[in-house]
Amino acid sequence: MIAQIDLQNCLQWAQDNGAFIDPRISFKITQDAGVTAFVNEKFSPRPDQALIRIPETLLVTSQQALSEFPQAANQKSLSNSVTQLYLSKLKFGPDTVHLKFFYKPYLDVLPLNLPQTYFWSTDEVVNLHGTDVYLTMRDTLNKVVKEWIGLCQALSIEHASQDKQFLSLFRGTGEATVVPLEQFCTHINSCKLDTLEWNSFVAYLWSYCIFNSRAFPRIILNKSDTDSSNLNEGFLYPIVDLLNHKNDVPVKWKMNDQNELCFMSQCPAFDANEELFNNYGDISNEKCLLNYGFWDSSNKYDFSRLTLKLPSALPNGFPVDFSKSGNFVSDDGDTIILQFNLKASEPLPATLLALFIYLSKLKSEETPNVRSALEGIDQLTSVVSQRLLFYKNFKIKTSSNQNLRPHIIKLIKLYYQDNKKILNVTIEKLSVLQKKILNANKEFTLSFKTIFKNDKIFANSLLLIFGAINYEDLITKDCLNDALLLWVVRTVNDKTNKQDSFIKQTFREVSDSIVIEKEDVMGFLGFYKKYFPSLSERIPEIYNVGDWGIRQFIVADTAIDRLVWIRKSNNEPIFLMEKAYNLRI
Ligand SMILES: C[S@@+](CC[C@H](N)C(=O)[O-])C[C@H]1O[C@@H](n2cnc3c(N)ncnc32)[C@H](O)[C@@H]1O
Repeated sequence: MIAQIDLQNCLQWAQDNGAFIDPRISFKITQDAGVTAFVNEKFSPRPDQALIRIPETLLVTSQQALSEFPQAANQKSLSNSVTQLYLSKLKFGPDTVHLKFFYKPYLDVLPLNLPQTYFWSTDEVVNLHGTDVYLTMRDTLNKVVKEWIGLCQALSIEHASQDKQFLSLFRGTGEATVVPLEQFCTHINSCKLDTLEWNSFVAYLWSYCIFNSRAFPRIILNKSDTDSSNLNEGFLYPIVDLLNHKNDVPVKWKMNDQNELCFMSQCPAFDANEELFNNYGDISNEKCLLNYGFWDSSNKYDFSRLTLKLPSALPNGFPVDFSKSGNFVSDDGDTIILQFNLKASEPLPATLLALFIYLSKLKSEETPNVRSALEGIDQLTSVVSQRLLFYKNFKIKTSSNQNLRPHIIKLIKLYYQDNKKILNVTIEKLSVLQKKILNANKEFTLSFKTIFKNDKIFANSLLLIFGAINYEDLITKDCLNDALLLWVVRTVNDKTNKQDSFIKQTFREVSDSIVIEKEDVMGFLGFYKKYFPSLSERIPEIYNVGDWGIRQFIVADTAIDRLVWIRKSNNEPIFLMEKAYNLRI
């Protein structure tokens, strides 16, 4: 925690060097969010009224970094990493570092102990195993260490002695090598922050996290030399970087004619003691946790991520181009990895739903239909439920050293709890949608349970064949599928009912187009011999009326694939008329 005196010194330093801080704002140190700004009295700022003005000379930019590292001048692409290295040198380096003395009051308010997950203990990080945050941390640390190694090499900077053993993990390894997160944690935890060498990896990681949580984009400086090569460049903005974040809070940052960078709140009014927030961008909780080390359960920009690994060829022909939709992660030729953010505000993304419906389409179907929609919803429900189970089964893992801080346990629990909440809503939405589709198609559906109830003669035959007294017996005796095949053939053989049902129609279409191979016949021989010719002799009133040849069953099987959807909750087969379903994407 920052000391009150350091905070006062920093505010004084800024004002002594020409900064303006509206006297109606005061800064306090709080338990939950560190330095926090409050409005002292009720007031309504004008939208163009700067509450804080900071002269350009107080900003920490790549320009100062280049004065310290002139050898980086020709390497524009390194600009943020050079500024980060400069910050490491300012904070942890000798007094001779360019402007170190000048910036000291500011450097003293930059917290040494950071709340970001990268600085959690190994025991704490273990509790994120299997989460997206864990993978992002691992990948970010691998990226940052490579960036730092490359930077030191480019600027001919020797690595710190405290990194010798750690660096041996990377010696001779290629770009693609991924060092496990545990190895990073062990090293980071082994370094004492107050005795860091400025040219150590952990000092650079500290700067990276400070930059990530406090830097502002260069574009707001309104410089004429801002171009695509330095668009992502950031700089530190003392005093304004003491403001905490809140999504949706309207703010403005603007350079004025006196070269002062101004902070303007666009809130119409403040009450006394209200917190004065900045807006770091409308960010999800995952980003809050990784980049800033906090969590907001009421965050409407929160999401739970679903990662899918599919055979590359599968989404072929799908009307959304994943390379442009923002879902694409990778494609190695065999498998494609896609990611979908299930947002608190949109727990069931239209593209995700459409993808599952599309994937549930049969090869013979050109466009999705009601059956593939219901099936796709089932498949997606099952994938989301699996992920939900991961979050539900989570229990805090403790270890013998109990290196778990209570506020971190609280963050971890919130992470699991809020992911669970979103996924539960997604599952609920899927269930409601499925019911809605079924309801809207009521007149085009026929459940096998109803068939069993209404077709008494057929139901009686199932008692003789399988010993099934009621419909549920068909499930427990595992003969539902055989019963379905027998009923479809019975239906097409039934000439007493003049009405041409959708089942008969589909059967006829399949029969007219199907090419039956020898293997198809062989595949059905076992089934056929089990029932025929004996059924024709035992129950001739059904099984000796019309055509009961093996071909009929092969056709019936394909027709069932096209028409039947099995309701997950009770395993009930439902015949659905083939009707197009609009994907709505
Ligand atoms: C730009 S700094 C803001 C000043 C910071 N409070 C300090 O003590 O220096 C960003 C850090 O402030 C804290 N922070 C910002 N917004 C917060 C919020 N809404 N809730 C909790 N902590 C917050 C986090 O620790 C974050 O990493």
